[in-house]
Amino acid sequence: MPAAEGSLLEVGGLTRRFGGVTAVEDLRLRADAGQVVSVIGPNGAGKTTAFNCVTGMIAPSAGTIVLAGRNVRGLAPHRVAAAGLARTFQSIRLFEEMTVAENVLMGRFARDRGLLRPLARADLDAVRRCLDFTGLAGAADRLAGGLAYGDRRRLEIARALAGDPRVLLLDEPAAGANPTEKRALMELIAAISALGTAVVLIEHDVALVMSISDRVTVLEHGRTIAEGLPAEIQEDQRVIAAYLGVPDDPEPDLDAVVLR
Ligand SMILES: Nc1ncnc2c1ncn2[C@@H]1O[C@H](COP(=O)(O)OP(=O)(O)OP(=O)(O)O)[C@@H](O)[C@H]1O
Repeated sequence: MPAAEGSLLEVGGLTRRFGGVTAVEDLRLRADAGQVVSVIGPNGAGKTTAFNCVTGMIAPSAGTIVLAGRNVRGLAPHRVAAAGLARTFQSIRLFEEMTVAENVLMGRFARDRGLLRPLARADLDAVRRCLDFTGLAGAADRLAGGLAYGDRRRLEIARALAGDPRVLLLDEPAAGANPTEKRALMELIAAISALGTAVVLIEHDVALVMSISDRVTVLEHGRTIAEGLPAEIQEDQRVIAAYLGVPDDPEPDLDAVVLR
C-alpha cells in the first residue's frame, strides 16, 4: 500500500437534500495521511448519506470533495475508487459462495468499470498481502459464507484494502462485534492508519471511537454540532445533550454509551 503524506480527503460545504429533508448540511471533513477521523451521530443524522456522497453513490446538492488533491465530486463510484478511495458497508456485503481469497480479489476490480481486464500477477500479490495483513491468510480457501461474524467484518476490510486505497471509509465496522472482535478491529484500524492511509469511520460505539480517533465530527439532523479532538468532544455540552438528553447532568459517562 502506498505511503502518503498530507491531506488526503477534504470535504467542504457538503449538502444533500432529499425533497424537503436536508440529510447533510454544510459538512466539512478533513482526513490526513495516517489519521483516523470519525463521524458520529444518532440514527438519521446523515452519516451514511455523507459517505454515499463522498463515494459517488449519490450526487451532493452542494459542496466540494477533494481526494488526494483531485476533485472527485460528480465522478462515478468506480472512478472515485480509482482516485484512491475504498469503503465498507454498514450491512456486510460479501460474495457468500466465493472463497475468502476470491472476495479479496474482487476488491482489485472495484476501480474498473467491469471485469474485462485480465488478471495480473500484481492482483494475486495484493490478495496475499491483504490476507496476511488482516490475519485471514489461514482462511483463504474457505467460503466467505461460512466465516464467523468477526472474520466476515475483517474480510470486508481486506477486500477494501485490496484496491490500495489512500482513503478508507468504514461504515459501522464494529456493529454486532463482541469485545474481543472489537479489540482486534481497533488494532487493525490502527495498523491501516500506520501505513499512511487516511481512515474515516462511522461508528456508534463511542468508547471505540474515542480511543482510536485523531479527530471526531458529531452530526445531528444533518448539521455538525461539534468537531475536535476526542477529549474535546467528550466534554462538549451539545454532544452530551444530543446523545444523553440530560443537559444538566454534570458528569455523564459518555464512554459507556453505545449509540443506537
Ligand atoms: N434516499 C433517501 N430518500 C429520502 N430520504 C433519505 C434518503 N436517504 C436518507 N434519507 C434521510 O436522510 C436522513 C439521514 O439519513 P442517513 O441514513 O444518512 O443517517 P445516518 O446518520 O447514516 O443514520 P444511521 O445511523 O441510522 O445509519 C434521514 O432523515 C433519512 O431518512
